[in-house]
Amino acid sequence: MKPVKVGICGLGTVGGGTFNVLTRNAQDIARRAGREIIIAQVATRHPNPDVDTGAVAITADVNDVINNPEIDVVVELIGGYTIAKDVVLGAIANGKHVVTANKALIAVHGDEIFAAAEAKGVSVMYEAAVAGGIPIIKAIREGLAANRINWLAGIINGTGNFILTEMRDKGRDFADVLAEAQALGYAEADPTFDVEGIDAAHKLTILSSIAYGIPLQFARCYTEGISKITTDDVEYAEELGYRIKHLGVSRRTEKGIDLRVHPTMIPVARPIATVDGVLNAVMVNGDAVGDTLYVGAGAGAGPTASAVVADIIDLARTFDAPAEASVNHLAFNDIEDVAVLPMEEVETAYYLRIQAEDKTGVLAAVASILSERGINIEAIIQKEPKDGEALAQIILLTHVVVEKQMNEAIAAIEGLASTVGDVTRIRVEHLN
Ligand SMILES: NC(=O)c1ccc[n+]([C@@H]2O[C@H](COP(=O)([O-])OP(=O)(O)OC[C@H]3O[C@@H](n4cnc5c(N)ncnc54)[C@H](O)[C@@H]3O)[C@@H](O)[C@H]2O)c1
Ligand SMILES: N[C@@H](CCO)C(=O)O
Ligand code: NA
Repeated sequence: MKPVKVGICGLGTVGGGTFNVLTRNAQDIARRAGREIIIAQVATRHPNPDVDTGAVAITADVNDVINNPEIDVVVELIGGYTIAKDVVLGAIANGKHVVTANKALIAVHGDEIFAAAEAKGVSVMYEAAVAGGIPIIKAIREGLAANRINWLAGIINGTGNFILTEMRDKGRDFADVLAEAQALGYAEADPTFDVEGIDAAHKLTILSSIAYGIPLQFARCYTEGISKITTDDVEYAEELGYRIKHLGVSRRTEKGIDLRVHPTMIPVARPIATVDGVLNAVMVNGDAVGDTLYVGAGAGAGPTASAVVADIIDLARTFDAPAEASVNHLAFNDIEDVAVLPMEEVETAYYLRIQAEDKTGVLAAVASILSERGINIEAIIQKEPKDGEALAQIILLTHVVVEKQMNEAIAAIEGLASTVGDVTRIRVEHLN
C-alpha cells in the first residue's frame, strides 16, 4: 500500500519525541497502520540535539511543508495561536490532514478550524492536546460513546501537579520546581499558562465539548491558579484527610454545565488524590459505566509523542476512505448550546482558613455568619498562634453550598473586627 507521508512543523520537546517514536517504532507502526509512515520533511527554527534527522529534508519555513505536494499529513507542534493557526489552516486549505498537540489553538479557534476541515473533507486530530499520553479523547468519544456523561474531573496539567507534589513531599520552593519543570520540557512557552490554570482550562474546554456535545467555550471557563497555595494549607488539608490538587471540574447540572479549574481538596482515599508528579489523571462518570479513571504521563517528549503518533496511525488506517468519513471533530453531530453556569451559581463544599486575633468569641461569630446563610459546618480546627506569631487560625470544612452564598459569608467574616486579612478558600470535591 502507498505510504503516508508526514511533514512535522516544530522539532522541540514534542516534535523531537514524535520524530524519534516514528523512527524507532517504524516497523510496528507500519504493521498497525497497514502501510508505511514516512517523515517527508521537518520545519523548525531550532535544531534538536536529541534528534538525528538523518536524510530527512529540514527547512526553516513552514510554508515549504504546507505546500509540499508529497505530504499527506501536517503535524503542527509549534504551539501558540499565530504561526500554528496559519500552519493548520494552510494545511487544511491544501487538502492535508492535520495532527496537533496544541490545546490553546483547539480550545480557542477549534470551531473555525473544524469548519475549514469539514469543508475540505480532511481530519484534524488532537489526542496529544489533552492529558498528554493518556488516550482520553479516544476513551470519551469511542469507549464511553454509549453514556450520558454526568461529570468529569481531572489533573490535567503536568507542570502544576509536579510543582504541588515536590512542594508537599520535599518542601521545595515554588520557583525552583517550576524552573525544573521548564528544563524537563513540561511547561508551556509561557509558564503562567500552567500555574494560573489557563492550560488546564484549554484542556477542560475540549474535554467538556467531547463529553457533553457542547460548543468550545474557553472564555466561560472559571480559572484559578496554584500560586497562592501555602504550605499551611497543604498541611491542614492532610490533617483533615484531604489532598490539594489543581483540578479541572465539569459537571452536568439542571441549571447548566459547570466548567472550572481551581485548587481543589480531594479526600486522600480517592485514587486520583495520589496521582503525583508529572502524571495526569481524569475521572469520567457516565450513566451506564459509572466512575472510570485514566492515569498516565501528562507532559514530556515520549508520552506526548505517543498520542501524536497514535493519531497519525489512525489517519493512515483510514487513508483510502472517502472524504465524508473524516472525523467528527467534537464527537457529536449536533452541538447543543447548553449554558455554562456562572461561577456564583456553582455548588460545592469549601475549606476556609481564617486568621484571627487569639480571643474568645471569634469562633462563635464565624459560626453564626455561616449558620445565618444556611451553611453547615462539617469540621473545624482551631490552631493557636505558632511561635513568634500573633494570629490564631480557624480552619473550617463546610457542606455543599452555592458559591454566591459563600462569597457573602466570606465578606462578612473578613468584615469582623477580630479577623485579619483575607480568608483563604479552597473548594472541596468528593468526586462521587
Ligand atoms: N511539552 C509538552 O510536554 C507538551 C505536551 C502536550 C502538548 N504540548 C503542546 O505541543 C506544542 C509544542 O510544545 P513543545 O513543548 O514541543 O514546544 P518547544 O518550544 O519545545 O518546541 C517548539 C518548536 O517549534 C519550533 N518553531 C517555533 N516557531 C517556528 C516557526 N515559525 N517555524 C518553524 N518552527 C518553529 C521551534 O524551533 C521548536 O522546535 C505546544 O502546542 C504545546 O502546548 C506540549
Ligand atoms: N504544559 C503542559 C504540557 C502538556 O499539555 C503540562 O504541563 O501539562
Ligand atoms: Na491525550
